[in-house]
Amino acid sequence: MDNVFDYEDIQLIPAKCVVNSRSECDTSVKFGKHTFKLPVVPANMQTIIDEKIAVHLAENGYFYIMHRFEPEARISFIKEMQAKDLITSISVGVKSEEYGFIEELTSANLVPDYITIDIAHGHSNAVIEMIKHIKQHLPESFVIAGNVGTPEAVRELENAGADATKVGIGPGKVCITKIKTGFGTGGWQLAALRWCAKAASKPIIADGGIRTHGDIAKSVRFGASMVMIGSLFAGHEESPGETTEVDGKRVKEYFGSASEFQKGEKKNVEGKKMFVEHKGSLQDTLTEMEQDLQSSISYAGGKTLESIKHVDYVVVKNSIFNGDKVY
Ligand SMILES: NC(=O)C1=CN([C@@H]2O[C@H](COP(=O)(O)OP(=O)(O)OC[C@H]3O[C@@H](n4cnc5c(N)ncnc54)[C@H](OP(=O)(O)O)[C@@H]3O)[C@@H](O)[C@H]2O)C=CC1
Ligand SMILES: Nc1nc2c(ncn2[C@@H]2O[C@H](COP(=O)(O)O)[C@@H](O)[C@H]2O)c(=O)[nH]1
Repeated sequence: MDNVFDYEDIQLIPAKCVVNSRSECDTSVKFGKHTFKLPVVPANMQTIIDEKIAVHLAENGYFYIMHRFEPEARISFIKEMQAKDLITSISVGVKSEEYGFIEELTSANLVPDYITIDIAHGHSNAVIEMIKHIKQHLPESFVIAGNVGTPEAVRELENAGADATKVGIGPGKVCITKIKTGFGTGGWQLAALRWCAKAASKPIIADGGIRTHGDIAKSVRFGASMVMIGSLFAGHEESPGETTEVDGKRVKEYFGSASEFQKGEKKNVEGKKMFVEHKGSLQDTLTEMEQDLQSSISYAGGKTLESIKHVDYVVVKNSIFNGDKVY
């Protein structure tokens, strides 16, 4: 694999504008049986999403994936979402009790619309067996499997029955996999996405490493149907997690799903905890993301997300930001 690059190394090249206002640009995406307002999903992490946020997202036309770190709450969560006629989207692991959980859902006739298999190293027999188990017991559920970082992995999980695969091992803001193990797509996540997308015959979710709203357009350009984001969604008024003050500034915690804080023990730790600046309302960020993506579509010379997929780009190695920040 040569010619590697990451988000900050790429600039997309503008094409002639065909709209009179950015409001004419449509950021919606069909993913599975449903259409969502944005090709963006907040990470299925405990400091990013909870039941209240899931309801807000689902009620307002955004995709969501509930985390799996309160396993006993999942059945009541599905029932509550179904009672409100909202999309149901949960996560599972691969340990033996998760097999029983899937069978329990079948017996109770609770069929989630989306099930995400959320594992660090998704290119494994454990994930392949779980995909098959879900497809056998809940064939109507749309299965997202991950995480992976190679075309071989994408193909194997698709062949096992996955409806979408999630790409990204180690690019996350609170990830220490790359440091602790020496492996992953950290530092070349965008090139890994392109590599995987070329092999994929089903949708891909780009997961981790998004640092600016422009990175969403870049992900779409390089093959993502959906983009999973943690750190940019951390620290909002509604975000789960502790709020404290550091040097007179309000900050909120954001920790990795494989951190000691999540696991409650210091075993196979591959994540850390950090504090992010308090950001205000989650809906304001979603609205800003939509406006920025509408603008991206206009620069791509189109009216829909599809136009971004075909724009030219240049590789400007590590130089485009020159230390610039939005704020
Ligand atoms: N996207 C990313 O880069 C990463 C994400 N994470 C997140 O952290 C959370 C915990 O992940 P994970 O540890 O997989 O989940 P679990 O702790 O639920 O582990 C799942 C199972 O897979 C086994 N396992 C975990 N890692 C490996 C490995 N490298 N090789 C072989 N077997 C393995 C575990 O056994 P045992 O523990 O005994 O090995 C366990 O049986 C998830 O939410 C995941 O998304 C974690 C790291 C990287
Ligand atoms: N290596 C680890 N990766 C983790 C951990 N917890 C979550 N994640 C991954 O990060 C992304 C979010 O990335 P961000 O750059 O947007 O903040 C998330 O979706 C997971 O795939 C972890 O403990 N270790």
